[in-house]
Amino acid sequence: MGILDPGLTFTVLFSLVAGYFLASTFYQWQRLRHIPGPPLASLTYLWLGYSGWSGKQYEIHKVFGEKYGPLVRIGPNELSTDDPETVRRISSAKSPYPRSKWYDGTRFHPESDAMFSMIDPVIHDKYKAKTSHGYSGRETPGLESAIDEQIENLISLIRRKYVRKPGTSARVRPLDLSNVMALFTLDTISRISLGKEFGCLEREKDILGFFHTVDTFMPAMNVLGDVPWARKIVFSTLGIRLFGPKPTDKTGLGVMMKLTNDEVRKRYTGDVKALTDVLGSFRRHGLTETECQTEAFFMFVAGSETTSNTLTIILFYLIATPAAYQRFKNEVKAAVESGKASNPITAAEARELPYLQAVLYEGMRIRPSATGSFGKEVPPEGDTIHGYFIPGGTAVGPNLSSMMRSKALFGDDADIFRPERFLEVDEATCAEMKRNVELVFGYGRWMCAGKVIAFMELNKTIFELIRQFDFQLFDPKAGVNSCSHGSWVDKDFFIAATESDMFT
Ligand code: HEM
Repeated sequence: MGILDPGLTFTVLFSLVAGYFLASTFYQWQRLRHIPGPPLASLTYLWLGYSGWSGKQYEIHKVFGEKYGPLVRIGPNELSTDDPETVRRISSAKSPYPRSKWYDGTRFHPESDAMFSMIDPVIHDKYKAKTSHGYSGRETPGLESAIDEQIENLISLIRRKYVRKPGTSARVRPLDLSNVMALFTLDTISRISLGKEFGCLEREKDILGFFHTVDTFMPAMNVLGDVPWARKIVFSTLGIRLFGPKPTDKTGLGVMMKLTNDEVRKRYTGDVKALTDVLGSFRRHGLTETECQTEAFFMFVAGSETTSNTLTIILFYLIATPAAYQRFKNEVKAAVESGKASNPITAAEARELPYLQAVLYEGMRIRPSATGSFGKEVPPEGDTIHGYFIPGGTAVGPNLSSMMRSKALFGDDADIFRPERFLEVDEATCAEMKRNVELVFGYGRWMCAGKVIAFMELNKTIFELIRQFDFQLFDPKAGVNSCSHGSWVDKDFFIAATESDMFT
């Protein structure tokens, strides 16, 4: 028996691996070679991974509609589209597209999926039917008052620590609005899901280190989610056990997980009829205790950063656009003086204020909250999109960054913040523009379950803050420091706050 030459063995093995790599790269590349896009993206996941890691995901994808057209190749197996009709068709309740494996990268529990990471439409739809009563507010009558309480805490914090009287030269204490918006949304979502807020606003602190953890890991999570082989390792059952948060952790998300688990356990011991909150509704409609724990924990991730960065950007553009700021202030004043706004304003009253609605939609449009892939998978028989045949198994996601800046959809001045665009068109055009903006929440069967809650928070918070205070940028040159890695991380949005002079 001859002895193998180690050098020869290595060369053969290396050639086999390199050959396999080249052949699979070529195979992947040629499947979608007819779709335009950045050349590197078609060959390697380095491009997609980098775009999420860089913090410039939004800026990179924003120009794709104008540069490449409505359908763009952004990865070896990934496409994105900025065409609203295509997004709606793919995500509609009857669509044969399941979610792509990208969603596996949002799992954090080794045994149980939250609704967000359920990729099979049948399993997902059954689960959504069970959770929708709680999320939509239909079975949670305390939803609006829970939000009101947290707005009161927010106003009280700003008044206690930051506000000056108008017309005085008292020292200014700069307020980081991006920070307090984050604390506010986390308190709100914990109050809604667990019945008691974490108390971040009271201590003006991210007491459980939630945002610190999420913001620190977001760039890496984005890369791991976008790169299939990394995703398969890290988000496998073993990977989650090893790297994911655990209720036994002493800091970070694990602590929050334990708190959530304990609170859910309480809901699964008493009489279900007495429960009128979101968790009670989940239990009533048949979620198991573990499912309820997973879903409740996921609400913190889904419902805090998204709403917080939307509030932040709406306030940023409003404060930075004097004409819009003044017009909105006038609307707030008129609503209060004519008795059209209770104290605090109700969600129903807020929906009747046209300029407030225009401000909210323009804020969601000018910088959509979700910048990640959100791909759905082309069914096995393939599909034709914008004249291109797309083979089965390809992931197609929305490019909201490009869609929301589309001049064809929103006018030639789509690059600037101008709420009036929703008011100066006829009713049907306005409704269509709003329908397109609402794609920032996804669509159809996969649409954001917390949309009602998010709208309630946005409506009430923006109105009440401008009723109570006047804001100006502390240092206009500094603006706000923002990075996009699937969602936004906003920092250092410093403003000076005074008591509103509206009613003096
Ligand atoms: C401005 C705020 C928000 C934005 C922009 C937003 C956006 C989104 C998007 C883009 C999706 C994924 C859609 C898809 O897969 O195609 C989603 C899903 C989801 N969101 Fe939100 N969201 C917001 C607030 C909230 C809040 C406050 C909650 C919780 C109370 C929440 C809970 C969820 C859940 C549970 C899902 C999964 C839905 C499903 O799988 O059917 N979101 N959201």
